[in-house]
Amino acid sequence: MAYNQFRYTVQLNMENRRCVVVGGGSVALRKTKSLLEAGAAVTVIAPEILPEIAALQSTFPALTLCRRDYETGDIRHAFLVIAATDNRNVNAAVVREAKENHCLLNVADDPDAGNFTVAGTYDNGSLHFSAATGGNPRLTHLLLEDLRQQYGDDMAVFAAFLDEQRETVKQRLPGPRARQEFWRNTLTNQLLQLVKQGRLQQAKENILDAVNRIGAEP
Ligand SMILES: C[C@@]1(CC(=O)O)C2=NC(=C\c3[nH]c(c(CCC(=O)O)c3CC(=O)O)Cc3[nH]c(c(CC(=O)O)c3CCC(=O)O)/C=C3\N/C(=C\2)[C@@H](CCC(=O)O)[C@]3(C)CC(=O)O)/[C@H]1CCC(=O)O
Ligand SMILES: NC(=O)c1ccc[n+]([C@@H]2O[C@H](COP(=O)([O-])OP(=O)(O)OC[C@H]3O[C@@H](n4cnc5c(N)ncnc54)[C@H](O)[C@@H]3O)[C@@H](O)[C@H]2O)c1
Repeated sequence: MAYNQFRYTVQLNMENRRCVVVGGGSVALRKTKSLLEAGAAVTVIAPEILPEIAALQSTFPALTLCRRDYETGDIRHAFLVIAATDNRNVNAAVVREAKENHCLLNVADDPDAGNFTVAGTYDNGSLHFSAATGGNPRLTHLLLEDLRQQYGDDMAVFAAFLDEQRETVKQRLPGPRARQEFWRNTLTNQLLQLVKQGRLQQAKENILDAVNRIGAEP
C-alpha cells in the first residue's frame, strides 16, 4: 500500500518523549525498537506482546508494557502514536483519539490515515542517512545498504573531523559569507571522492592546509 501525499522530512528529537504503540506484533517491534533507540519513553499496549518486545526492557528501562486491549484515553498524553494492531476497527479508534489529541500518528495498515510515515535510516555516528520510496520497504532497504557501502566509517570520521574544523574556521573568519566561500572552495566533491577511495588522511590534510592558510598572505 504505497502512500500518495508529499512528505516533509524532519529529524525529531525524541529524548524522553512519551510514545504509545498500540499492538504488539512485528510492526510494533520494529517501531518500538527504533523509538527506544532514539531515546523515547514507549508504552506498548496489546493483549499479545512478542517476547522480542518484552526483551527490550532489559536494555531500555523507558519501555512500559500493558498486556490488554487498547482503551479510549490510552493516548491522551502521547506525543507520538503508532497504530499497529491487526484489527482495522481498533486502528481506526486509535486514529480518532490521536487526531483529537493532535498527536504525531503512524498507521501500519494505512499510511495515509496517519500524519507521518517512517523513513528507513542508516546511522554511523556522525552521519545519518534516511531513505523513503513512497512505500516500498524492500527497495528502501536496498538503497540504504548501498549507501552503507558507499559511505562507511571513513566518511563518519571525516564528518566528525569537519565539525572540529568548522569551529576553527568560525573563529578565524567571523563573517558568514567568508565562511561560506571558504567551505565552497575547500570542501569539494573531489575531497568526498578521496574519502570514498579510502584516502581519508589525504582529504584531512587538504582541509588542514586550507584552514592554516586563512589570514596568511596569498
Ligand atoms: C523503513 C522502515 C521503517 C520502519 O518501519 O521502522 C519501513 N518499513 C521497514 C521494514 C519492513 N517493512 C515491511 C517488512 C516485512 C518484510 C516485507 O514485507 O518486505 C519490513 C522488514 C524488512 O524489510 O526487513 C513490510 C511493509 N511495510 C509497509 C507495508 C505496507 C505496504 O507496503 O502495503 C509492508 C507490507 C508489505 C507487503 O505485505 O508486501 C509500509 C511501510 N513501511 C515503511 C517503513 C513505510 C514506507 C517507507 C518508505 O517510503 O520506504 C510504510 C509505508 C509505512 C510506515 O510504516 O511508516 C523499515 C526498515 C527498512 C530497512 O531499513 O530495512
Ligand atoms: N508485518 C509487517 O511488516 C506489516 C507491514 C505493514 C503493515 N502490516 C499490517 O499492520 C498490522 C500489524 O501487523 P503485525 O505484523 O505487527 O501484526 P501481528 O499479527 O504480528 O500483531 C498484531 C498485534 O495487534 C494486537 N492487538 C489485537 N487487538 C488489539 C487491541 N484491541 N488492542 C491492542 N492491541 C491489539 C495483537 O495482540 C498483536 O500484538 C496488520 O494490519 C498488518 O496487515 C504489517
